[in-house]
Amino acid sequence: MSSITVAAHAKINLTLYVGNKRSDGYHDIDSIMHQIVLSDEITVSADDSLRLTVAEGTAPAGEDNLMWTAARRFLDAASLTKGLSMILKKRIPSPAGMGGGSADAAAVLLAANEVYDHPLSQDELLSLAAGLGADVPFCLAGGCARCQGIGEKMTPVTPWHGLPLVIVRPDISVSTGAAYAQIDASSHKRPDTTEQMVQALEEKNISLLSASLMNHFEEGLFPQEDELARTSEALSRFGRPFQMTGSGSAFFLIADDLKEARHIAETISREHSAWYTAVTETL
Ligand SMILES: C[C@@](CO)(OP(=O)(O)O)[C@H](O)COP(=O)(O)OP(=O)(O)OC[C@H]1O[C@@H](n2ccc(N)nc2=O)[C@H](O)[C@@H]1O
Ligand SMILES: Nc1ncnc2c1ncn2[C@@H]1O[C@H](COP(=O)(O)OP(=O)(O)O)[C@@H](O)[C@H]1O
Repeated sequence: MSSITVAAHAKINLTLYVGNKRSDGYHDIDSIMHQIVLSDEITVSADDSLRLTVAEGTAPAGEDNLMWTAARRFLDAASLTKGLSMILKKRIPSPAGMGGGSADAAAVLLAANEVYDHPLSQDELLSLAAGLGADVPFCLAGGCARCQGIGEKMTPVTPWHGLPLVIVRPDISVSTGAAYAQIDASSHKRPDTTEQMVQALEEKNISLLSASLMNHFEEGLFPQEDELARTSEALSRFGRPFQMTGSGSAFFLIADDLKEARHIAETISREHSAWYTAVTETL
C-alpha cells in the first residue's frame, strides 16, 4: 500500500488523579481515557524524503510538529532509508487537553507501518509511542483504558460507545507542565474515583459515571484562571454531568441525546462566540 488516510481521534479524561512527582520530574497518574469521534485526518504516503503539509486548520509546520518526530523515529527504528509524505487536516482544538498532537503522532506510527508493510511489531510501535509523549501510547492503543504510570501502563476498560458529548473550549491555553506544577503547590487531593468509573463503564450506569467524574487539575487551575471557572459556571446551568479534560482548557458535557447536545452547543456558542464548541460522541 503506497498511501493511506486515517482518523486520529481525540481523547477525554473521565477521571484524572495526579499522584506525587517522581524523580524524573513526571507525575504518576490514574486516569480513564476514552477516545471520541472528533478527529484529525491524516494521509501518509511512501516518499523519498520527509514532508508535512497542514491542509486544514492550524498546527505547527515541519520539525515542530510531533508527527514529524514520530515519522523520523519510525523510519530510524525500521532502518528505512526512505521518507514519508504527510498531510494533516487539523480539526481537534489545540492545546485543549484532548491529546490532539499525541493522536496525530500515534496515527503517523500506525499509518507509516501500514505503508511500509509492517516492519515494526505492535510492541515496537508502543515503545516508540512512549518516547514521544505520555499520552501517545493510549492514542496508539485506542478505545478506553485505565492509564497509570505516566500514562504508559494501560489496562483496557469496556468502552461506552455513543455517549453524546458537547465539547467547549474557552479562548485560553493552559500549559500542561505548568498545570502539573500547580498541583504540586496545592495541598488538597480529591479521592481517586477511577475504580468506581471502571464499574460505571462496565455497568453502563450514567449516575455512577456522573458521580465518578474527577479531574485533579480543576482544583488548582480554576482559582487561577477566571475563564475556566466561567466555563464551568456556564456549563453547570444545563444540569448535565461535565468536566474539564486533561490539563484543559477544553471541557466535555454528557448530554441525554444528540438533539440536546446540539441545543446546548448552539446556546453556548450564541452566548460565547469566542469559545470553540462541537457536538461529538464517545468512540
Ligand atoms: C495531562 C494529560 C492527561 O491525559 O493530558 P493533556 O492535558 O496534555 O491532554 C497528560 O498527562 C499529559 O501528557 P502529554 O501531553 O503527553 O505530556 P508530555 O508532553 O509528555 O509532558 C509535558 C510536561 O507535562 C509534565 N508531565 C506530563 C505527564 C505526566 N504524567 N507528568 C508530568 O509532570 C512534565 O512537566 C512534562 O514535561
Ligand atoms: N500535530 C500536532 N497537533 C497539535 N499540536 C501539536 C502537534 N504537534 C505538536 N504540537 C504542539 O503541541 C502543543 C500541545 O498540543 P495538543 O497535543 O493539541 O495539546 P493537548 O494534549 O493539551 O490537547 C501545541 O501547542 C503545539 O505547539
